[in-house]
Amino acid sequence: MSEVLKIFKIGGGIIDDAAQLGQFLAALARVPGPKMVVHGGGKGASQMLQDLGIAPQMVQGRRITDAATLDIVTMFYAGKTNKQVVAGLQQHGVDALGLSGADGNVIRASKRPVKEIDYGFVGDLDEHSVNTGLLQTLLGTGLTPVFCAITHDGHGQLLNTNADTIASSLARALAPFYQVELHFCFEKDGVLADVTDETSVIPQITPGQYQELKARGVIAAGMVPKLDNAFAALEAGVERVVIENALKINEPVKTILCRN
Ligand SMILES: Nc1ncnc2c1ncn2[C@@H]1O[C@H](COP(=O)(O)OP(=O)(O)O)[C@@H](O)[C@H]1O
Ligand SMILES: CC(=O)N[C@@H](CCC(=O)OP(=O)(O)O)C(=O)O
Repeated sequence: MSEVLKIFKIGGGIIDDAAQLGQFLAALARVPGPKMVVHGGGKGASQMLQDLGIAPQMVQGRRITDAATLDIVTMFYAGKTNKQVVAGLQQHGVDALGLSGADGNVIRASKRPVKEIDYGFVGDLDEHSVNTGLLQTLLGTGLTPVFCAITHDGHGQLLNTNADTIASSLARALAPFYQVELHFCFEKDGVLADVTDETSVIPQITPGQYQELKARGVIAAGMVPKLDNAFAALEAGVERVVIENALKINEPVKTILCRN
């Protein structure tokens, strides 16, 4: 039986709040065994872009990333945010190692082709994107890799890549080597039947129920790409996929995805 590997993706709402981030990282430090962290930071990046006079542009949950936007999100995700998460884990005794996709060629992406929309410097991942050998070596030494949303194309170009997609791709790529648990952690208690009612957490969702809830508009906005990535991971052999509150990872309330 292969070892359990837990991958935690943490989103913008929590990352931008120092107290909440600290609480999440303290809880994460108590999770035993090999683990990895993927962080977003989209909300903070949009604020920083606005402060610098650049209007953020999102289409279907993805940021249109021109050259100026790429410079700023690289500084924000791969710099400030990544190092803050790493320092927070070190504070709690976790030997964390911050990585962009370019470091150790750990995640190689390709620039999204221009179709109806030109997303600019946005990276898409495929089944060959993840350097699984390097990750197994790092995990084997007891390090906890911490990924930001910046990848590269192997030709010197950095690319901005949705953090939920990175988490799902890492989980899928590592599924042949570990029993992978993928945790999408954010500010709600799970997938809600009514987004205005925190107590309406749906404990389990099948792909069929997801399609129905999406068609009724119950699941919308950033939750759609998150669940698309989550179900793709489950279908590709990831053992367990969970949507939960970043501040309640040790509590039973959460949404667990089911294969059928
Ligand atoms: N049914 C739902 N349950 C929970 N959240 C939902 C639902 N429908 C829409 N949302 C919205 O989706 C958001 C999560 O997506 P997003 O902001 O992209 O997350 P993250 O920053 O963690 O990647 C929630 O904060 C919520 O406002
Ligand atoms: C291409 C693209 O959309 N990249 C995302 C990367 C950050 C992210 O995914 O942040 P959250 O997880 O906090 O939403 C962006 O720049 O917003």
